[in-house]
Amino acid sequence: MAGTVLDGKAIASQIEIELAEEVADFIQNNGDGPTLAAVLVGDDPASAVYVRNKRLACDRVGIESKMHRLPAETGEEELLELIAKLNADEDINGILVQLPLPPQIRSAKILDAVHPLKDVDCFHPENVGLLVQGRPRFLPCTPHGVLQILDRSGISVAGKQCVVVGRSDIVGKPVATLLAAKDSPVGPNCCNGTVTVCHSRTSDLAAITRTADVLVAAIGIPKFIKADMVKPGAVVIDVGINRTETGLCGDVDYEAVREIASAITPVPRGVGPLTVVMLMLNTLTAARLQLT
Ligand SMILES: Nc1nc2c(c(=O)[nH]1)N[C@@H](CN(C=O)c1ccc(C(=O)N[C@@H](CCC(=O)O)C(=O)O)cc1)CN2
Repeated sequence: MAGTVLDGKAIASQIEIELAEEVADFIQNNGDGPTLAAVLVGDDPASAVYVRNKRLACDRVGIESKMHRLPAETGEEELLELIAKLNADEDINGILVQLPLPPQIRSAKILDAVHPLKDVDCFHPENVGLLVQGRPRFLPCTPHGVLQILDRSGISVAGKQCVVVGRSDIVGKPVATLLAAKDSPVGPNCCNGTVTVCHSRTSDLAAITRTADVLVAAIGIPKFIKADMVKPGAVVIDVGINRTETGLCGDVDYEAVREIASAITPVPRGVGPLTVVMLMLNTLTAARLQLT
């Protein structure tokens, strides 16, 4: 029997409802609501869609958003000046710098310049350090989305073999950290996994992925995970978003893998929508942190 489809869109909508109530309470108690500054540099159409979706989500949960759109030829210094202005602006609680940035701009230089208390993507080294030490200030959006899907679907990773395919700073490394952690702000079922990280240089990768009770695919290669790389009954979380000639697909060969997995996230409507709602949660967290 084909595995259960884990509907990320429905889970994200539910979290949005919960969050809208929390934002309304925050506004009632503090007057001003949380505010997110969105910074988009260049003309990448996908990035423009993601930022638009984030601003629409802000509207739905009651967070104010302010847009800063800069041309593709923007230099590093100009962008750093904008970040400094947003850091100093008391009306801004969170700063989102949409990635990727144009090639003339070093992403690390920009992300390091965002004030750690306004770092709602959890990309700043201080926040990554806190996460690794098991005392997170923010949870990174996509990895947090993965945990929420597992938790709200009643899937436990505790004591299970978890394999993460991919070692990016945005997904692979932080999701592995969270799954292996001793405890989790999301819940006791989302931590204490036995985690293996695989990547493009891993030898006999399929032999390792076949050991996974929970397999997280985040390697950025369309349909990379085939059915013969998956243990029957495994839970498969697909974090890939790939635009191909035949349309949008994930890093998992969905139709074939669904036949042997016990549960699987689709693309679209899987992890992606959770990324957006977790950014909303981090913006509220940032506003709370800035009250003191
Ligand atoms: N500053 C950041 N930049 C980027 C991040 C990030 O978390 N912070 N992640 C990705 C892009 N991203 C959010 O920014 C993102 C990607 C996909 C989705 C999503 O909902 N996808 C839909 C499909 C929509 C489509 O592309 O047609 C889905 O999976 O259902 C949301 C956010 C890189 N940059």
